[in-house]
Amino acid sequence: MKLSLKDIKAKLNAPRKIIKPAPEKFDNFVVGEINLEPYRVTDEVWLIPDYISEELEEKILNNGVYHQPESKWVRLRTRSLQLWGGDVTEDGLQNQEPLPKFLDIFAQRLFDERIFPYKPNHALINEYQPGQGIMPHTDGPAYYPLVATLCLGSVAVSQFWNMEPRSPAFSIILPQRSLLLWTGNPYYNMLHSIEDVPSDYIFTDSCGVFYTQTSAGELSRVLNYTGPTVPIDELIKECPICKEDLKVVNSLYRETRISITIRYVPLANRE
Ligand SMILES: O=C(O)CCC(=O)C(=O)O
Ligand SMILES: [Fe+2]
Repeated sequence: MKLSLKDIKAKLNAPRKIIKPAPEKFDNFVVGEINLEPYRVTDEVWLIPDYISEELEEKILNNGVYHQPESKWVRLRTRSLQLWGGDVTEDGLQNQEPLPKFLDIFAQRLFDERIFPYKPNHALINEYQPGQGIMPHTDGPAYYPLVATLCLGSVAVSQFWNMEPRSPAFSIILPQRSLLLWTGNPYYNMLHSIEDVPSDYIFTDSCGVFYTQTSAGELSRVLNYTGPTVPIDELIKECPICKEDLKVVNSLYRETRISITIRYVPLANRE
């Protein structure tokens, strides 16, 4: 069964009954549908803070991500990565292999929570040092168009971009241990990036709009900022709305960050 984008959106937006989570055998992972409505940032983006506990984060990092042989890591200049689940090709997933337990519990939970209609079968782990990032890109057509990213070890900011001409569309703060979900227009018609900066500054003005900036200094409206609003610095940059000078109200310092992006890739040659 192949779901259209309309079906996916209808599923994600359908009223959900909240089933009392029953403790499951993996620590803080719980089963049962989740009500996404409180976590909605836009029609097609959701951010769930504290998706996992500190204990589980520590376990996933030490017993999972950092418990792999060096040969499992691909070291790039701007980040390091691990790929799990098989090879993503134009035709779908090839050389499929089961996800290891530390990722499978996460895939199972996303399925149990009815976030994914299929159990995710592919995971991409990125490790970024402060100042590292990933350039604006799309993830391509091989994946089922719903992205779930667990953000571990550090806060970061996800930038979404309009494609032509390229310009910042909006940004989402990703707190440590949060889960970001997105689909639809951001998936098909936008680029996304993590800027290669050592910290993300939050700016505001008397309009009450918050901004982050790209590594080239372009302003990007941040949609989910809830931190302090007392200015700590002035920025010689104009608010595009009220033309006042923007003031810095927060700086989100990056530490080593691990993102785990879990997805579903249809199998190659599947009927
Ligand atoms: O690290 C992230 O949050 C995003 C990673 C990403 O976009 C990718 O690997 O395709
Ligand atoms: Fe991506």
